[in-house]
Amino acid sequence: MVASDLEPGWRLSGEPKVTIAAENLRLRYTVARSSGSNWWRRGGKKSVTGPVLRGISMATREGEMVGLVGLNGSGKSSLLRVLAGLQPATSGTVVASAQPQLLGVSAALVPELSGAENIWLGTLAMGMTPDDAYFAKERIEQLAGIGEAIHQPMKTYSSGMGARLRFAISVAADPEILMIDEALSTGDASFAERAKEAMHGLITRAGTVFLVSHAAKTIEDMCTRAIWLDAGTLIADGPADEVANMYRYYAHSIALGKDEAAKNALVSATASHPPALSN
Ligand SMILES: Nc1ncnc2c1ncn2[C@@H]1O[C@H](COP(=O)(O)OP(=O)(O)OP(=O)(O)O)[C@@H](O)[C@H]1O
Repeated sequence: MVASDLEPGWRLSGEPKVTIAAENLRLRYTVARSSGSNWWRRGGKKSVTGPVLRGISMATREGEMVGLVGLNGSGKSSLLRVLAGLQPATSGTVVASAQPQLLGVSAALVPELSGAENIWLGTLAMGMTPDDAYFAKERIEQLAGIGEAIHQPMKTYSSGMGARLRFAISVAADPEILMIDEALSTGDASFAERAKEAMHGLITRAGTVFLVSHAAKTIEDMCTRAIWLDAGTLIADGPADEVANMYRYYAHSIALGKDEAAKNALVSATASHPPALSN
């Protein structure tokens, strides 16, 4: 199925092209009960956690840079994983115009190998031809900017260095839909600037980028649109600066224990920037 199949009910036709459409996504994780490691032998059952996504509907279009904000545990990473097809939703539908690339070719990277060797592995794992991978190598090394360390085993890297290399590899594949989960928070200022340029390059080549960040400022600086999740519910969807600003006030109120102000902030955010698609 492609996104255009949704047009009749969803009114998603028109330009720019829809890249991802999600309808009423719900997610519950199933986890093993913690009461003893041999629960299955005693006829025990798996336990199911509470709802993590509670009916998310949304659509993105080419050229959008979408920030996802929300408190810890609000469901941001889970939503990205479901949209990328890495985590099956409990119910609901996702259609995408291309396979989303969730930042983190980590599954394909090998800690014992050098950064340079991992670039080769990572680019091939993302489906680049050997020729394309060869020509992308220098660009990736420059964007990662970790100097001579590129020849050292990745297991010797700091978490920031590893994140930079993964980011550079992911961007090199020029995916139509790129999803980045907090990668920029680990970089220094000069890396953040180069990363920003790389992402704007993607956008001008008509991609869609998702960026998860706890920092409202990062969302304001980098994104055109922001989606705010709270306890698995889509609270607000609108221009990045406006939504990020409302989220900042909400998070600040929570931090100060001002529960009534936080509750009011949620209600007014939904009223002023309601989710574009309702279930
Ligand atoms: N693999 C898993 N198994 C069980 N529960 C999970 C799993 N992954 C996430 N959760 C739960 O789902 C909820 C949402 O988690 P998620 O990581 O999506 O939130 P988040 O908004 O990305 O959080 P953070 O900002 O802390 O990264 C949390 O309550 C978390 O404990």
